[in-house]
Amino acid sequence: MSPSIRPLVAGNWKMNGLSADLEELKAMATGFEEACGGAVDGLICTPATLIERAARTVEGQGLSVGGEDCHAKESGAHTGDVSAEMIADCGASHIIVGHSERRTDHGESSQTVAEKAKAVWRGGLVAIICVGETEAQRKAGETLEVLDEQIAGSVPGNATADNMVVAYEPVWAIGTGLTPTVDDVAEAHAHIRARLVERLGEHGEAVRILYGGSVKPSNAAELMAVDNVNGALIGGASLKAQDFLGIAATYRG
Ligand SMILES: O=C[C@H](O)COP(=O)(O)O
Repeated sequence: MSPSIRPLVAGNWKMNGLSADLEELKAMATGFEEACGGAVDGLICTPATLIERAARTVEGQGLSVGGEDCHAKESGAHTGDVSAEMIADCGASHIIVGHSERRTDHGESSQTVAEKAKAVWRGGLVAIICVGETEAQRKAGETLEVLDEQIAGSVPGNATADNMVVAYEPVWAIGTGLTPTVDDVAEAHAHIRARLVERLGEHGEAVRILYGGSVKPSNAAELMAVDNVNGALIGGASLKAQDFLGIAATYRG
């Protein structure tokens, strides 16, 4: 664990969640501080349809709310899209950009991701920029090269430790129950840290690097203890308060 960087435990609900699920969010918000002993920041990113109500649900509690994606433009003729400003207007603090599901489902390039990160900052929010290799790339021994390309292309040069979080999510570990070994996580996170320091100097040393991919209460302690792992980006296990709080509890002293 990196003692000088306050960890972030973040959930990504993806295309899940109706208003009834706000009860689950309420349980997460009321239980978060006690679960982690106040040791970490907590965030739940919801579909755009829920952000405003989610923000009201968690108000005054230990959790923040974020969006899962945004358009790069502030407004205009972009049917079906939402801007960072709109998400900020709903009460969000963060927006995920460059999730592998966006890169795959919507053909988003690293250049698009960088434009979206800048849009997040224009809206006054923190960008969570996702990177990670596919199974084929890992098998071909290309993981570190892929991370280099994605960081160079997706992380704008004016990123800081305050306006950006990086999430390392091996694509093959997302929603599969598979996770890399702790040595592989350590190697990837150390590599990302080195690239961020090269690119951003002291900000690179302080940027939070989250691990994402099949994190659950039973494996969180091991994964969160790896050097340069400054928290988690959690998909499936962020939908249930018991699981999400179980992961946050990893950080309880
Ligand atoms: O953004 C979250 C990740 O894609 C991880 O999803 P997962 O925890 O369901 O594997």
